[in-house]
Amino acid sequence: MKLEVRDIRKSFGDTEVLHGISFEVENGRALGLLGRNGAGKTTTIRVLMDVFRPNAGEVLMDGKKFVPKDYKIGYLPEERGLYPKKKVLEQMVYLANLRGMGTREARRSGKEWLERLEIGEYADRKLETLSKGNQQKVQLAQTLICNPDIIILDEPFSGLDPVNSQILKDVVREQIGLSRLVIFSSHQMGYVEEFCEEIAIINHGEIVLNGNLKQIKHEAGQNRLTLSAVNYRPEALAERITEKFAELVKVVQVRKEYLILEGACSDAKKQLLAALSQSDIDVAQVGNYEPSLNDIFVAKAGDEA
Ligand SMILES: Nc1ncnc2c1ncn2[C@@H]1O[C@H](COP(=O)(O)OP(=O)(O)OP(=O)(O)O)[C@@H](O)[C@H]1O
Repeated sequence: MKLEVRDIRKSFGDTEVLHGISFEVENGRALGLLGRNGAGKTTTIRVLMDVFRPNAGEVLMDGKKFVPKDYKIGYLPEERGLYPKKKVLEQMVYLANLRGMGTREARRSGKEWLERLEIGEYADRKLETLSKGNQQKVQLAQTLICNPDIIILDEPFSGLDPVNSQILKDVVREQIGLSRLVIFSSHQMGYVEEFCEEIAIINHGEIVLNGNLKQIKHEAGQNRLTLSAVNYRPEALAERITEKFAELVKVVQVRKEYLILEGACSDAKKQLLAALSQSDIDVAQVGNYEPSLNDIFVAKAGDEA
């Protein structure tokens, strides 16, 4: 299965909020849709799910128009739509029935997911009596109850503590291993970094970066090094490096413990090491720089996530 989002544009009134969004994702992979608040993640997902009609562009599955109702989809919407006054398992079965699942199978699968998410004991409690995090887990169980081939999760980690986030991470990883097609939106880089092979960063309704995360990191880190010294704090080291080796490297960033440098040529690292050994700089650490997803996000979307 290959899902392609092609040049989607969406306006509300006179305001265009998506300005030509394109990306693709295949089964057995997870795509992390990243962006700051208001960037357009939820709107993109709603277009994908046919909740909103785009003003232009198309969504294709294996080259043909994607019709969500023709697939088994587990969709966790941003606005969580369960009934607070109804019992947990009862409403899960009811909602699964609406999606065409038989009662017996829905009860079995529902119970299994509640157990798996460690909330089996709440099956017969009214939803509103559960904590926010546990309600979120019920919603997740509901998303997965029909054994979906496509899983679309809008901010699935919101409201979950670290232990529950870990449970969700394990579940998502398992679903990727089962060859499901997974898309989820988030502004929490750590989660995305852990299990997404592909990312798409949306900023102000435009894709500013899309592709394989490993490759993106490799390219962003190319020709960059980290350097720290025993006898210079990073600020002083930055000055010294600029003073002595400006033709070889440029100081890109001064971090708390080290500098990030960019080489002027492909063997800058080698030349720098040789030059440093002849200088008064006592090197503590030198290495290849690999940016974190957060670094990449900040560089592309302009602010801390
Ligand atoms: N139904 C709507 N009517 C009018 N404007 C809307 C509607 N839905 C979204 N928008 C606008 O579209 C833009 C993108 O919103 P969207 O919810 O897609 O962002 P997001 O990336 O999901 O943000 P967040 O991380 O805060 O959920 C925002 O400027 C928002 O105000």
